Amino acid sequence: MPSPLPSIEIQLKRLPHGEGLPVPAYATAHAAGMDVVSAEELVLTPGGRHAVATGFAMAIPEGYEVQVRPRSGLALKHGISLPNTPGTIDADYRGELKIILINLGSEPFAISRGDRIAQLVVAPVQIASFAEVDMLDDTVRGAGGFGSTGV
Ligand SMILES: O=c1ccn([C@H]2C[C@H](O)[C@@H](COP(=O)(O)OP(=O)(O)OP(=O)(O)O)O2)c(=O)[nH]1
Ligand SMILES: [Mg+2]
Repeated sequence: MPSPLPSIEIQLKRLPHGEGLPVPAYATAHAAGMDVVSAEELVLTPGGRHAVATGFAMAIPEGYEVQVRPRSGLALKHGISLPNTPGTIDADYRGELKIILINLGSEPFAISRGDRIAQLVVAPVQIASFAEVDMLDDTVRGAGGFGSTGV
């Protein structure tokens, strides 16, 4: 059944080395993230990181971004995360989507072509500009931060 939620279409270009790989897709009916797979086979040594090829490029509609987030199962079981989480894919980026993985675990982690390595969350972008001023309005918090309200 098609989702009743509003949806946007994102143009996706399969690169030569993406031949045969699945298009990023939601694993369940109400998943927020689309799982994306690796186009490469590699081993991430403990502490190692790598920009993993996905075999796809995309044209995100203006006004949207794609966030790249870790998969919790890989994080919990193997310490595999993204050092830049959430990675930001800009609407004007036309290069290959790469997933920067880091192995925070203590064992080498092997990735096969076709393994689901991260998830993509599509989000609207709010554009803003800065207006420079001499004084800011008062608030109860003021300049308190970094634990100022206690543990
Ligand atoms: O996990 C990521 C993060 C970024 N990118 C691509 C798409 C994004 O639009 C571009 C730039 O990303 P970002 O702005 O985070 O990196 P930067 O270091 O600021 O590079 P740039 O100077 O190219 O903006 O790199 C990826 O493929 N994967
Ligand atoms: Mg940038």
